[in-house]
Amino acid sequence: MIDKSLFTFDSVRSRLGLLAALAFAQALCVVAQAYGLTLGLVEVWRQHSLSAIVVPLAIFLGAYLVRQLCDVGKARVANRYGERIIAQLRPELQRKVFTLGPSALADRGTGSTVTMLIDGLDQVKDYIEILLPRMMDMTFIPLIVLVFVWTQDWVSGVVLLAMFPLLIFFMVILGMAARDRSNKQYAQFRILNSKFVDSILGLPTLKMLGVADDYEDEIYSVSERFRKRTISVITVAMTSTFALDFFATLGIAIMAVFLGVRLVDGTIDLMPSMFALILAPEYFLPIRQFGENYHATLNGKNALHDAMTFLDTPEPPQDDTLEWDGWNEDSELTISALDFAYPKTKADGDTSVGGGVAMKAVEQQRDDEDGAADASSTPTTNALTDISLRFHGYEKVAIIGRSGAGKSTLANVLAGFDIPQSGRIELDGRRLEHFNVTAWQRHIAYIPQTPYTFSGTIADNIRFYEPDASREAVGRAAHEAGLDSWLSQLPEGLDTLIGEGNRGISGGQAQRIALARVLVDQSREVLLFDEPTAHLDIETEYELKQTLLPLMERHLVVFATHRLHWLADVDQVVVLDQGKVVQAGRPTELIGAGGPLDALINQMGGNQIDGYAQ
Ligand SMILES: Nc1ncnc2c1ncn2[C@@H]1O[C@H](COP(=O)(O)OP(=O)(O)OP(=O)(O)O)[C@@H](O)[C@H]1O
Repeated sequence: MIDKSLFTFDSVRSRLGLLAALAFAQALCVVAQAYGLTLGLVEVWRQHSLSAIVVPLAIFLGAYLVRQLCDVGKARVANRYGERIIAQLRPELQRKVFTLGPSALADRGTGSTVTMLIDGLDQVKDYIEILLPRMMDMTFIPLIVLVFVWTQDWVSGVVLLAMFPLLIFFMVILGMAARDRSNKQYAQFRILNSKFVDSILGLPTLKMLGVADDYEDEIYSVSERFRKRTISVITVAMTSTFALDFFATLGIAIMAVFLGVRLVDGTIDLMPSMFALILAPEYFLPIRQFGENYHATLNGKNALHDAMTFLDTPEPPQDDTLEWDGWNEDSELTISALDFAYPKTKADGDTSVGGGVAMKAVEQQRDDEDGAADASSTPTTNALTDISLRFHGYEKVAIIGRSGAGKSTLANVLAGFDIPQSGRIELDGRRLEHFNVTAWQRHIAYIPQTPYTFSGTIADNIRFYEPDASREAVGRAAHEAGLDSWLSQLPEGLDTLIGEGNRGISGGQAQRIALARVLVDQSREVLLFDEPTAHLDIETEYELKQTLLPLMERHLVVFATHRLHWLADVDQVVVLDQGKVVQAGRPTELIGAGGPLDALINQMGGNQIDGYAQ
């Protein structure tokens, strides 16, 4: 019922100890309160003077007050502990997000990650805040109440004791049903979030294709499924509440009948029978409250499991030990027999947006619970096979190939986002296992296919990776990236606010900002471009090319592209096909040699390399 991972957090035992002490004190107050009330009622029943109920009333009120204080104390302890765990969990999850990098997160989905980091953590806090005190109440209060009832009347004690397993049985049965439904509800919640966030991110495309309404309908149907799953959880929760209330009431009624009959027979006094009867509901109360709150906090339990599973995701190896001064004109990088395969996921084949990820989380949870083997990290078919390349000095290398040939994958491997399964890498005579090497990454500048701008000023966007960059450095980078003429039209220049996700700016301006971002740090001599002009019209691409060409001097440039006109400007071309290098060499030697490059040029119409001078 309680997620075991809760016990891995700092000082959980001391907090549970404190809650246990408060629950114990509260149990004594419950007994004292019932005693005061019973004593007062018996005095009134016996028509004693009003002064006779002063002491019972004082006991009742004192016990009631301390009981409430215990409640407040437990709520504060649990609340602070919940906040402390979230304060510990949030940075760990954020660090994990950044350590895992874009490839791992693409598999999980943006919406799902956002759900985990925001709503999920709030639900975890509710779970901790509510469930821990309830758990302690259930452990101590019924036990102490039972001891006192037993001392007054053992028959009532037996009735209460006999009802306990019945209540627990129903609580467990219905709890398990609720857990299964809640797992499905949580998976649906993540699907809904993924779908919603992905649709908002892709809204321009959806509008352009005229399918925004269809997506709206789809989101509606996903949210309907979520609503139905929520109703199904609530149904079980209400059934559970009904069952627990029913058996608790039945237990009290049976006890009352036994007490009443013996009271009439005169075999029991008023004081012990009334004391036992007043205590009876207190015996059942913590179990009923636990049952009710358990359903309300199941989402928090799922969210905690999700967060802990995410934290357990194996991190890519990182090498911080390499000492390397950077790339120069004599530097050399050789790669031999490198293989890379994307991990196979169980959700392969599930085409729903975010659905794969969400269902994977639930399947993973089921596997964990069943103890089944996890096959989620089994490598699948190679995206790169037997790649051997050599880069030397300030040469410019174009990686070309048809869509799906493996260009982006190779760029990601070179950037260190993806770790190859095998291969030999040598950088200036030093052996590397992969490219997730701090010294290498400090010297590379990477521009992806679709650079992202964040909400803020243009200057802030440029200094995003170098927050301490001076105003001069930002201005110089903007100038080198060709932003001058655009900035001069803006009244606030570099201080102009732009929206996130390239809102309010053109594709070419976004690319130039991305370029300026990497130019702020002049120590990066390796430029890694993954089709930076892929989404630009030909005029904008031409303009950007004029900016890029001078910048490419005195750098090693690895340029993944399917725009063949770049062949006129590079020293080496690597042709990829289905993840394999099918041709590599100087463009002047390969064009016209009748090999794969010529086949590619013919397929693409040949006219893309008008600028190429043989
Ligand atoms: N995250 C991923 N998980 C699984 N397979 C992937 C993933 N990303 C790419 N692939 C697969 O790896 C192969 C190479 O893809 P890649 O994106 O590297 O090709 P590309 O040459 O860059 O294509 P494009 O020109 O369309 O960008 C393709 O078969 C693709 O389906």
